[in-house]
Amino acid sequence: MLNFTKMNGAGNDFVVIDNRDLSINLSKEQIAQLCDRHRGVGADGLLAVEPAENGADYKFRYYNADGGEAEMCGNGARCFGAYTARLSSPTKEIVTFETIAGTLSAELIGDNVRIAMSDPFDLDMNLPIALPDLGNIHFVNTGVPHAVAYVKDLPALDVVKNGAAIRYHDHFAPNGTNANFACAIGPDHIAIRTYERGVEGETLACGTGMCASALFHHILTGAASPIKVDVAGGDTLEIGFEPLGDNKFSNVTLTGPADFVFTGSIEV
Ligand SMILES: N[C@H](CCC[C@H](N)C(=O)O)C(=O)O
Repeated sequence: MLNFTKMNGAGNDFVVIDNRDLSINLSKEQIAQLCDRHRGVGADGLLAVEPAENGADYKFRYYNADGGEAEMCGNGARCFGAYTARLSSPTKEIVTFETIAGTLSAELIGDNVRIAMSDPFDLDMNLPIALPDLGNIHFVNTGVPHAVAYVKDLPALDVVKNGAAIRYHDHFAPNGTNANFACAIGPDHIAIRTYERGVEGETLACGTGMCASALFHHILTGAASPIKVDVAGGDTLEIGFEPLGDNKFSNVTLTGPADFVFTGSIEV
């Protein structure tokens, strides 16, 4: 039997397992089964707590719903932070964890968790990609790869069709990318919808996608930090950043909810 905790960060949901003793060894197929919304627990991804190797409090491994490992996950990082903070007694206010994208920290702030993200890189604007219905497409890696396109009518957009067209476009081969669609709500406020690589569909929120979209909103409009981001699941989260000039940024932060839903055990 596998014991797990079900959590979500603004509707982006996860199966969380404590594998600090490294006794759990799930195959790609088993992770996909756990994330299956009809035959398993159902989730956008799986978060595994493992022992740190380089001095942080923990190691955070992230797996998409298709069972493939990804570099990290922003909403997942908030849930990971809230989950691991409870492993200490008394509950820690700040935890650090190693990911493929670098060592991150999570700070518990009331009902929210703030993630200090790794520095974005490979930022590239106005890509040589022309897709019907979409204007300019931009790219940045905010821990995982993200394409961002601004659209006029976000609610009416076919996110799956347009998202898959970007996610599988040759320009992003061989690893592909996540695809975000954004529109401005106000000077420091945007709304986004996200098609996620490895989920192969729209998720209710995507933390690293929010970071990517907020950075381009700053570049395109001069909006100051922090930028509010409305996501498909109905939450509004906050992205902080420090512009360094030349489209480079540091001190990117992602602040939002991390909710415990239930614990359970399942045959694997
Ligand atoms: N939902 C995540 C992103 C997961 C990224 C994953 N879909 C990939 O890059 O393969 C977030 O909140 O940042």
